[in-house]
Amino acid sequence: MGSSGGAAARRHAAMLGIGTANPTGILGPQDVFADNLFRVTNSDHLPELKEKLKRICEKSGIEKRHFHLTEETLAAHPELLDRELPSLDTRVDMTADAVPKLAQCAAAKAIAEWGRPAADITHLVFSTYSTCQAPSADLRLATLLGLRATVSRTMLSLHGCYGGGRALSLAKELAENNRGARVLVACSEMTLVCFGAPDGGNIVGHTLFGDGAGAVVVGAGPFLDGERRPIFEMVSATQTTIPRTEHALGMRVSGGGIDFHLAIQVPTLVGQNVERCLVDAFHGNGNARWNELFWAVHPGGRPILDKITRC
Ligand SMILES: CC(C)(COP(=O)(O)OP(=O)(O)OC[C@H]1O[C@@H](n2cnc3c(N)ncnc32)[C@H](O)[C@@H]1OP(=O)(O)O)[C@@H](O)C(=O)NCCC(=O)NCCSC(=O)CC(=O)O
Repeated sequence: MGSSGGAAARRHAAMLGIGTANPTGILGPQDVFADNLFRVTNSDHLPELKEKLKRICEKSGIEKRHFHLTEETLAAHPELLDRELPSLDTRVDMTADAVPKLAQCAAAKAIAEWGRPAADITHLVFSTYSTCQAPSADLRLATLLGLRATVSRTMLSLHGCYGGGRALSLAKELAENNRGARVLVACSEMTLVCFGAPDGGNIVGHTLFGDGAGAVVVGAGPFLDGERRPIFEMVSATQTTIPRTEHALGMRVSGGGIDFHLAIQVPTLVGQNVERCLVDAFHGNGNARWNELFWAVHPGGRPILDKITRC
């Protein structure tokens, strides 16, 4: 990506409006998160695990996170805390409505910044791993926003943290190859789909993840009356997969929701490979001065950012 710029902005797709949204729920800020989590999940009989969570929270570098879940919801649904009880139905029912509604809040801001009516959106790309049913969250979002019946919808499911990047890349291709296209990208995630009482397996996820949505309107020139000046020009989009790393990150839908697996080696793997990925992204230009480019990193945790800073 690069900042907007005259004639070039008419060739490449550009971001024309950006919006974000977060719910306000229980458990933050991070310095009291462990106390709150153990209290609301009735887990205070596990003091060693609580101390470990406190240690990890301190090291996370995170100040606060937002959650859709409330203490009242947890009290009404004990199955969300007991892995022995099936809870997938509850989680699917709750997220079916909440995930597109959170996306709607972000999308409404993006569309307002863009400056045209929602009915002018021609394509919708929605990414989430927090819902799993059809009709899916993209159709619900289209209805909530009043998008036109002919809007071309694409749903990206279970892509994990790279869903946002892939959705933007797809939007760029759609905008540049369909004259006049205006693509709404929406990403919306809720930890409700994986939330549970703390145990040895989910403790890092409990430290890092929160709930939020982001939306962007993407289009290529010529620009329409009323459209704001492009915010970011999308010069290039590529994807590189590090070979033999399938074991490092994973999600699995189970009767108790989505189980996450985050290997302890993830920050090291990112640090060892980020330069190679950048060289691929910039088509072999290994002499690029990375700090002179504008690029964004998915903040998958402080040690990941530290490794990238040092590369
Ligand atoms: C957990 C951390 C905050 C800990 O910080 P440090 O690594 O600096 O500290 P540290 O080495 O002293 O580790 C503190 C304690 O955490 C434990 N620990 C560290 N990483 C762990 C992991 N992946 N799984 C289980 N335990 C882990 C250590 O064993 C140690 O336990 P003890 O104290 O008992 O010795 C950090 O490692 C981190 O952020 N890791 C997550 C990186 C990651 O996978 N990100 C991708 C997220 S996926 C994503 O981003 C998806 C999405 O967004 O949708």
